[in-house]
Amino acid sequence: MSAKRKRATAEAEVPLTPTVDGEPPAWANFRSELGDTLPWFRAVQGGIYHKDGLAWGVLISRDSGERSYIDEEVVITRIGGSCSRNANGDLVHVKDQEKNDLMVKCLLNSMEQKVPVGIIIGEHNTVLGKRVPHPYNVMDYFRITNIWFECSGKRRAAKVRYEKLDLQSKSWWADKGSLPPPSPEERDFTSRPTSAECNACSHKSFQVFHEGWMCLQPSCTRFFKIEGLVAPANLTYHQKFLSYRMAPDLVMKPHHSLIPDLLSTLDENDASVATSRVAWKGIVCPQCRKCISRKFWKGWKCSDDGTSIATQPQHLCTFEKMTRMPIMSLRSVIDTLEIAPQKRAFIPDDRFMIPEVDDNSLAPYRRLVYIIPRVGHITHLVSNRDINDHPNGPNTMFTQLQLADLGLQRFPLSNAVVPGTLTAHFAVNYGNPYKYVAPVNCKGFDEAPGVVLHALGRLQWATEKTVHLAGHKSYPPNEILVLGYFADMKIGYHDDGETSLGPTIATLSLGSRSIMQIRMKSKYYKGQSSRNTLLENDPVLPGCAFQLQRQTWKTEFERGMITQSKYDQCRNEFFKSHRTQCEAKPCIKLQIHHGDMVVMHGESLQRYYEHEVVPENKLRFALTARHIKAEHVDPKDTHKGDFTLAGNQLYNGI
Ligand SMILES: O=C(O)CCC(=O)C(=O)O
Ligand SMILES: [Fe+2]
Repeated sequence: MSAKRKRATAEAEVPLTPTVDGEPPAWANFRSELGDTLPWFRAVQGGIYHKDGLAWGVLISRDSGERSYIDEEVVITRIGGSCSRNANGDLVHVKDQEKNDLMVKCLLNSMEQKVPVGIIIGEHNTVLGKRVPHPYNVMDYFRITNIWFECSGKRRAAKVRYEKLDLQSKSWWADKGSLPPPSPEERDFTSRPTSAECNACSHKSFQVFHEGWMCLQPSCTRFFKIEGLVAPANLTYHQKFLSYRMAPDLVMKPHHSLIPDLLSTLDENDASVATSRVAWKGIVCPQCRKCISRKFWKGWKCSDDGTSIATQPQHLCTFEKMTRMPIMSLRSVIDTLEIAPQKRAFIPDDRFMIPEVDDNSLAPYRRLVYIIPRVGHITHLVSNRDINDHPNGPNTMFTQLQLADLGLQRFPLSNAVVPGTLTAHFAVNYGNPYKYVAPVNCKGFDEAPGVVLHALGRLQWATEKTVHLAGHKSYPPNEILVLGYFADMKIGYHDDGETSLGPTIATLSLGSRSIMQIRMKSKYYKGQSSRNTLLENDPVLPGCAFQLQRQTWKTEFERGMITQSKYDQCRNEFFKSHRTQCEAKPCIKLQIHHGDMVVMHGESLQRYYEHEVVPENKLRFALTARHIKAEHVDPKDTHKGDFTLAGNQLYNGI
């Protein structure tokens, strides 16, 4: 342990000794990578990861609060929650923290139940006073030794003292070249901070600060006072409070591995794990200790061909682990294969729209049509065993897609709340480039394996037939997006409403069954955006909130009976007193089986509605074909959309 200890001081006074002694046992560039990899820190936001009423992991970042403290073995921070940002962007307490506040309770539970917590330190922390090597750095496991309340401004705020569990090895964040820690034999495990009983409330408190003893019972009149006087602003921790150590305790065992060695448990010949949930967790790079999310269909790559966010420094580690990916049988992803009825009955559910059922027009497909008046329609083409068994049909395609080297990857979400969050599905685009919920890598059709062109043939057929049956002109697809889903992956609510797209979107589903739900977008449902901005041109869709009232004003406005400002005033006043918190409930629900196709048609459908798809089992592919308008294709990419389907790639509906 270094002989020289720093007192906790105000942020500006912390001397910046530049280097730490070692390297963290794991690190990450993004929070999402920590959450993907470390079972004890799955929190995507906030400073504490809690689950089942216990705290498991803590992140020390920019906001660890006043009088935070770190030395080689002790960490003192505030407990997040009850805070909001002031004008300077600092987190300040806006209400008194209580013992019953969720975070405080979870930490108290972990302390009482002897659950150690893992601590991570971020590069923007203001307390260590040394540069840490990476944006996020795993420190070690710590036990919680004290939780108490202090005054923070005018508020009562909870603080926590953590003590490193392993007192035998030197901490990597110690000063470079500092002495190793004393051996257990050299340590005094009996010393404790001084404590005393309060004359006013009889509550016993330990002495935290050098400046004097205080009652730490928040309800007491002498709370946080030194000899009856308000405590000074520049408090420093008492040496005894910092230096005491708990004796090693055999019961105090971390519940998770600090750094799980997931790879050692994954047998790549085992088809039952190849696409299971655990297969798309992150791993810790055995070479450089970086937490690596699974971005690639076949495995993990430590530095990843520039698909990471551009602001990150280039990472040069060469480690990669690509797996064999055994071929999954349909049997293993469709529980009812062969034993399901040959022909699926349509089971109406009155919570959702009932479609028109047509067994003739596109036989042997059953055609279920959901019409949203003035908006568009969704056609569900229900496949059957004969169609699926057909040569080059869905059964064969399911295997071929697994054999083909498609180049499927997960990409960072464009509008992620937490930067670096990857999509919960793999994607690759063929043909004209298309950006959906994330920028994807776009390959030309000349690079597409045969199975992708077979799918394109089917989707071309489905697009043409369904759109013509509706009496509209169809635009042939010139792009196909392949999505691949492992167990528990999905695509959350989104629309396919890019201005560059034609009005029709057709998807072929292969493998696991999935549920597709369609709902009205929030702003059209509520009549205003999340920032309470009124819709300029409210379509007043059937089933929207306050439909009758909104329609009345809209009609009056359109007929010139009220002015624009009166129309806006009516709506503003009404929405202020009638807040709708919840989102629109899904109005259409489809059970999509292996071999089914779904065609969404209508530009307004994508403008006003959004869809999500949640597969139910451990492997599914969705191939979605769209028409990208020529004027939206960069001239250097036009060749990518060129294709000619071979005779056997054209589809005739059987
Ligand atoms: O997985 C699916 O069926 C839907 C895919 C989808 O919505 C899309 O590609 O935009
Ligand atoms: Fe979509």
